[in-house]
Parts: sequence; structure tokens; C-alpha cells
Amino acid sequence: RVSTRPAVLSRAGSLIAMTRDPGARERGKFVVLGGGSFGCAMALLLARKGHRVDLLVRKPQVCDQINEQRRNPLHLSEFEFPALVRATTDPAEAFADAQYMCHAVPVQFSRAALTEVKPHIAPDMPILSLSKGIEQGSLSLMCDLLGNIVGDEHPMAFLSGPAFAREIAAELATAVVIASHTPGLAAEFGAILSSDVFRCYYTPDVIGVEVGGAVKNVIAIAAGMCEGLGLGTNAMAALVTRGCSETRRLALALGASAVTIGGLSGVGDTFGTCFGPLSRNRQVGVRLGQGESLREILASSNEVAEGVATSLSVVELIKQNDRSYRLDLKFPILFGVAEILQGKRTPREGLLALMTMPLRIED
Ligand SMILES: NC(=O)C1=CN([C@@H]2O[C@H](COP(=O)(O)OP(=O)(O)OC[C@H]3O[C@@H](n4cnc5c(N)ncnc54)[C@H](O)[C@@H]3O)[C@@H](O)[C@H]2O)C=CC1
Ligand SMILES: O=C(CO)COP(=O)(O)O
Repeated sequence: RVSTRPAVLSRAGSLIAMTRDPGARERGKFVVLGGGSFGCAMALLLARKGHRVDLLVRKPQVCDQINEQRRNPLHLSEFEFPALVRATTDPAEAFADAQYMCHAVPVQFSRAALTEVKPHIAPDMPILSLSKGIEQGSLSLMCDLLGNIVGDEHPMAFLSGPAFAREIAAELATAVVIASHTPGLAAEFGAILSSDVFRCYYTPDVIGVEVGGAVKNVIAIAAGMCEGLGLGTNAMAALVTRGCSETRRLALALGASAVTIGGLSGVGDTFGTCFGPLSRNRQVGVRLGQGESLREILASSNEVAEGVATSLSVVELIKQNDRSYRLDLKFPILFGVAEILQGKRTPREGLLALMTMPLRIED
């Protein structure tokens, strides 16, 4: 079981969560942890709304270039940072007068990155996690990983949905969902981030939002394989629909609400990553489908495709939470992607396995 916290608050609980003075801390200073694409996009978004942002990065040369040239040379380099954004490699400096923190480090590196900055995080500093995935080994979602490090009672929220960094940076209309168990916090972050090009919905269903965001990356790899194999629209639509069913089945087993999986962080993000051209996870799948090895693909990119590690975590998580017979028939896409990534079958063998499964009721 990944979490001991309730996945869905009562109606009364969610009402309180929606009504706590949103916007009360507007124009505070933010620390954004992680200078990859999404950290940069979030820094741009916050600064455009008038917030000061310290972007905490690892590499001194990236830090210097951001401060001197106002651009990150490695990610979204065509976008110029406003003067309100400053890069630093020093957590003490970044957290000194900050009121909020955004976490944008890939999940598999998050535990180490958070452990390093933990001494600087004030006990009441709200944290907004932007990362999507399941940690290998512990099988933790970000809510559990963060809870382990800063404490389960720490104010935290989780943002997910179809939100490509490049489109946010380009100020193209985007809608996301923010989940939190902390009363009022999802609304507070929503008020801070929302604008006429960025719209935030709220929910108390943290597990649903996190499972939707993590599993869609695995489904996106499968969708990419579908394209790489040269299959058509029929196959893609079927794969994505059945993928959403598997996401819903897992989310319900973990205590989430089906409404969340039908929303922005489930179906919405799955559509965005599977049907659009921007997804790195989908691109991994396309290249696998075209016959490249996973090793070659990963070696050729400086961006993280979270679905690769999460695929292996997700099958372990399913095995832990669902003891029913033949899980590979209940979650054939998720188990199939993991086997392909482990080199146990080719994408074409995976396709044949899906097409020749025992016939069944649609659920
Ligand atoms: N890029 C996007 O469009 C979106 C990304 N996300 C999520 O945001 C999270 C961050 O992804 P991106 O910013 O896209 O990453 P990215 O692929 O653009 O960059 C990777 C980042 O990870 C950092 N990193 C690598 N190894 C590290 C380590 N050992 N410790 C600390 N940091 C390390 C790199 O320095 C770099 O800043 C992921 O969970 C991703 O799923 C969510 C929505 C959209
Ligand atoms: O989560 C994302 C968009 O919502 C980004 O997807 P990729 O990591 O596959 O590019």
C-alpha cells in the first residue's frame, strides 16, 4: 500500500479546502527546485505573475548562464527569464526569504535532492510538487516521498494535467489540476498560478492526481510504440482507451476517485502525451517501435522520460495492491510495456500479445 493517508476527503473537508482565503500570500518569493524544462517553465510563469523566483540548480555553469544571459542553455533556451528570476546553486541563499517552494526534480532523483535541501525548508513553507512518477524500490508516489522527508503533516500540494513546459513558456492556454489534503492550499496555489493563459482546478484526491500523472507516462510510451510500428488511428485510439481503463483500475485499488482519472490528470494528460508531438515518453516509444534499443535512446537525450523507471515501479505496485489471478490480463498494457523495456519481448510481440488475449467484457 503506498499511502496511509485518506485519498478522498469528505465533502465538508473539500469545502473547507476550497474556501481558505486564496491569494492571501500572493507576490511572495518562490524557490523552484530543479532547473529542467518544467522548473524553468514554472519560474517563467511565476515571474510573469510578479513573483520573485530563485531557481535552485545543480550545475554552476548553468547557474551563471541563467544569471548572465537570462536563458537556460540546456532547456527552453529560446525563452528569456524576466529580472525577477535568479538562479543559484546555494540552498541557503535560495530559501533565505522564500515563502513557497515548487519541486520540479525528476522523481527518481527527488529523494536525494529533497534530503539535501530539507534543513532549509521552514516547517510551514507550502510545497507544490510538479513531478510525475513512482520511485523505484520504495514504490512511492511524490506525496509519500515528500511526506517521508518533510513529514506527512507538512503543507503540500500536487499539480498535474496536460501541461507541456514548452507551451506554458510560450503562454499557450493550459489547464491543470492541483490536489492537496492541506485545507485551502490547492486553492491558494491555484490563485497564485492562474492567469488568462493558465487555469487551475482543485481536488482533494491526491492519489488520483498522482496516479494519473505517473501512469500516463507509461501509456505514452505504448502510444509511441504504436506509431513507431506504423499502426493506424484505430490501434492508437483503442490503446489509449484501454490504457485509461488500466489507470483507473489501479487508481481505484489505491483509494482514488474515478472522477479524477476521467479528469485533467488522467484522461486529459494521457490524451496530451499520447496524441500530441511534444511528449518525451511518447518519443521513447516511437524509437523503440522503430527498432532502436532503450540504451541507445536514453543515451541520446539530456531530458528525462519518467515513464521508463515508472513502468517498472507500476507493475510492482500493482502486484502489491491487487492479489487477483492473472494480473497481466487485468493490466496487459502496463505489464506489456514493462516487459518490452526489460527486453523480454519486442514491441511487435507485445502488440500480438494484446491482440490475442482472451476475449472479455469491456470494463
Ligand atoms: N517537461 C514537461 O513538459 C513536464 C514535466 N513534468 C515533470 O516535471 C519533472 C521534471 O521534469 P523536467 O523538468 O521536464 O526534466 P528535464 O528532463 O527537463 O530535466 C531534467 C532535470 O533533472 C535534473 N537532474 C538530473 N539528475 C539529477 C539529480 N541527480 N539530482 C537533481 N536533479 C537532477 C537535471 O539537472 C535537469 O534539471 C518530471 O517529473 C516530469 O515528469 C510535468 C509536466 C510537464
Ligand atoms: O507531463 C508532461 C505533459 O503533461 C510531459 O510529458 P513528457 O515527460 O512525456 O514530455
